[in-house]
Amino acid sequence: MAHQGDALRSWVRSKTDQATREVLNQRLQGARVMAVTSGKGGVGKSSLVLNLALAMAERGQRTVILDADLGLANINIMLGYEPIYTLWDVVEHRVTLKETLQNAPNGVRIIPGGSGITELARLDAVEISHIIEGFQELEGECDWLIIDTSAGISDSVLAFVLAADEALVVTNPEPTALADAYGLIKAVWEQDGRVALKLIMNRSQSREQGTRMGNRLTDLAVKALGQPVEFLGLVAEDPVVARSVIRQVPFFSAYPNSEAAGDIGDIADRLLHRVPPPRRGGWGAFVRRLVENWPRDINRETI
Ligand SMILES: Nc1ncnc2c1ncn2[C@@H]1O[C@H](COP(=O)(O)OP(=O)(O)OP(=O)(O)O)[C@@H](O)[C@H]1O
Repeated sequence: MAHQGDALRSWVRSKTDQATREVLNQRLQGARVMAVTSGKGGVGKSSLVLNLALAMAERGQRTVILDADLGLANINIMLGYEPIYTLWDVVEHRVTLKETLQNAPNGVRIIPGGSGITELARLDAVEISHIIEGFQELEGECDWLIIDTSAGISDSVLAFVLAADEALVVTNPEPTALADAYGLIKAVWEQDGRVALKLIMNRSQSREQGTRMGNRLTDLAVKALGQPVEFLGLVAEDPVVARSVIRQVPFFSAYPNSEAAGDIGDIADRLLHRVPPPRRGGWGAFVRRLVENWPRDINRETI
């Protein structure tokens, strides 16, 4: 019996050490910037961003979400709060970037983008460097910046994807969503074939269907474009997702044993175990690239 106890303790120790090692390894390489986007609206992108951030935080990753969905910023609604400040208040020197942060479960924090994003094209050099300084300051205490972008193939969506270190493309198995996801992958590839893209298949009816559809899309990207896109995993169609939206509590916290929460945990594990793409100069460089790529003539109709 004593023997069994010793074996268990050393097993737990080895697991803990491995987990700690992974956290430390990630941390040593600097904070990552990952855009999450979708060709079609309503496929579950915001829900994925929020719950994936919680899963990453549960794995020791200090995670910040930039809520940059310009059409309908939904993260705050999913959590049941009204943003007090947005990025625009930082531009206007009313608050610092850290003071805009809203708290979510597991220590995840959220930057409400608001009009601070839509007005990017109008900012002068002093305002831009002020934003850059805010992000650089925050970067030192974080491991991940996960960006919830708008859906579609607009120039503003592409600007986020092209500025980030890596991007997740979310789709569901419907033919229209698959076609739009492919269109987005193609549009990114046409601008910069080096962007590290990963695919998530949300709302799959069965694991077989989700895997088949995911593999088909990533195979097409390689065959037709020569663009490698990694199929990172699927999230099952699960009634707890809608239930948690109504309760305004993320399903990863409210229903930790659900199929969808398990799938999100698996995706977080895969993200952490893969060799990360090279960092591209940190969060300051990300903001600079975003501003450089940002469409000059943006208005609410072209978002
Ligand atoms: N895995 C899932 N199982 C069941 N329902 C889901 C799942 N994922 C998302 N949904 C439902 O789909 C709806 C849309 O989700 P969400 O708002 O996250 O989409 P979105 O892609 O961010 O939309 P948009 O980009 O248009 O803002 C929500 O009502 C949510 O309950």
